[in-house]
Formats: sequence, structure tokens, C-alpha cells
Amino acid sequence: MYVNTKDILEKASKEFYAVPAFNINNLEFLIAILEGAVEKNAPVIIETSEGAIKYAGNGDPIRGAKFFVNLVKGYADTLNIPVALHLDHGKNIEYIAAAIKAGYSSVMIDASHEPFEENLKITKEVVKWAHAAGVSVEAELGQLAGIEDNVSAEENVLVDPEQAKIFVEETGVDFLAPAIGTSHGAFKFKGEAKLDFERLEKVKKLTNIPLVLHGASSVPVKYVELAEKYGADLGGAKGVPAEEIKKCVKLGINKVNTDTDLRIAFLAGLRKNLTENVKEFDPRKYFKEGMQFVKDVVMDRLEFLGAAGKA
Ligand SMILES: O=C(COP(=O)(O)O)N(O)CCCCO
Ligand code: NA
Ligand SMILES: [Zn+2]
Repeated sequence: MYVNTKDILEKASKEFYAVPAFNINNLEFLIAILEGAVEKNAPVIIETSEGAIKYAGNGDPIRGAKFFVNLVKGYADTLNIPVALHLDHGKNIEYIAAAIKAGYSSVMIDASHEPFEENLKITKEVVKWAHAAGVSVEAELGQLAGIEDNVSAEENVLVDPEQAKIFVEETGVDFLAPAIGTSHGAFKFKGEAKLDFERLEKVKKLTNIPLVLHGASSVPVKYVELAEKYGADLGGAKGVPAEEIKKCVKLGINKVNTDTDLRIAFLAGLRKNLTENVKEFDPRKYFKEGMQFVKDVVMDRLEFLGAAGKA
């Protein structure tokens, strides 16, 4: 069933587990994710960046947002697990408005690159607007490094826990993404992963709302190697080890944004399938293996985040 993101995350926050938010741009990833969640009897959040909405709507945000709402709602309403649709990294007011109007479960207003007071002001506006339409809101404090889609920043600016308390009280935001050292994309750390767990613990205590971990892909080496075996060049790809993410969940992370892992898994399956079936030209056949690998990554993540069995 198609639900509000807040319902999924409030439950997760109370019971200290996390629900993955998987990014999609097309039908194949959506099917693989939802079938993985059904198999694990788990809640799941589908999210689209503004770039995904632009892609699906061929440049028109209203068409793209409506397309995704109908696609996700249509499929989710036939399932017995809770599914929400979230606008990830909303920056452009046209896209945020289109998502709210089309019927997204929740929207992220990402004004974390703005000075604190500006981020607070913009977020307050969007919260008023979204809540009037029954839509929940995510915001970000501090900045992630890393490049992906139109989401980029030079270096990490970690969240200030005292500021987070004021921000949540003043804006009424439903869930918060505190920057604690992760970054977007496949090349996350120069050395070892270093997340600021003490800072995360303080933010949870001071805000007591569901928290979001961005840049949470683990970049599983088996799919990187498989993709490279069939011609990809992903040299140096490095993610957040699952054990580090599990520590974040214990400290109050409840939504775990995952995009890169699905991209790499699909790429590995697609390259393998195309190489091994040179006569095949039915996309329902040559996308199959990539979809299976995406489903496998989804099920593994639902397990280690503790969302399995929580539908
Ligand atoms: O935080 C994340 C997930 O990051 P990643 O999967 O790269 O670790 N996202 O918000 C997805 C990135 C959207 C732009 O493509
Ligand atoms: Na988000
Ligand atoms: Zn993100």
C-alpha cells in the first residue's frame, strides 16, 4: 500500500531500525526494489532526484512527477507492504511544487548549501506548504562532499548538533539528514570510512526525530569486479561498510539513502548479459540479470538495516 513516509519512519525511529530509500529513474529498478521488499516483507521508500523527474518527464517536472506517482502508487497499491515515494534533494521550487501536487509521500528541501538562517527560512516555507497537503518533509544540515546528479559540494561540513535542535524546533521538519562524514557517489573516502558517531548521537538526543543517512552506498566489491570483468572502469570505487551503517542505525538513523549500489549492480548484470547473449534484443531478457542483482542488493540491505519483517 502507498503510505506517507512519516508513518514508516516514526515506527522505525521508535524501534531503532532503518528503512532504505532507493533511488529510481526507470521501471526496471522500481520492479526489482519492490519485489525485493515483498520477499523480505519490509517497508520501503522509493525516491527520485530532480534529475530523475526531469528524465522521466523529458524535461517537464509536472509530467515526470505525475509519471512516478502513478507508476509507484499503481504498483504499491497491489502489495501488502508499505511503500512511500520521496523527492530526494529537492532544490528547485518548481520540482518541489510538482512533487507535492502530484502526490509524493514526502519531499526533501535541500538548502544545506545556504547559510543556516537561510536554510531555516526556506525549510519553514516548504514545511508549511507540504504539511497543508499532507506531505512530510526532510531537510539537511551540514554538507556532504561528492558528486552525483546535480548534487555536489566541495568538502564535508559536519552538522552542528545544537543548531540541529533549533532547526527542528523552528521549522517543524519531519526528518533530518545530519552530515556526519559520508558523501555521494562511488568514491567516498580517500582513506578509511570515518563517520562522526558522537555527533550523530548528540543530534538524535537533541532532536528526537527520525534521521536520514545520505551517501550510504557500500559499493559491494563483487559487483564492481563483475562490471569491470565485462568492460566497466570503476577504478577506486569505495563505499560505507555495512557494519558502519549498522552503528549509525543503533544511534538513531532511520532512513538510509542508497543509489550508487543499485546503479553498479544493474550495470554488472547488464554488461554480463549483453556480452553473453549477443543475439538477444528483447530488453525484458537482457535487463533481467541486472534487475536480479538490484533485487539481491535490496534484500541484503533490508536485512542488515533491520527492516525485514517490519511491513
Ligand atoms: O544520499 C544518496 C545516496 O548516495 P549514494 O548511493 O551515492 O551513497 N542520495 O541522496 C542519492 C543521490 C541522488 C543523486 O543521484
Ligand atoms: Na532525501
Ligand atoms: Zn543524498
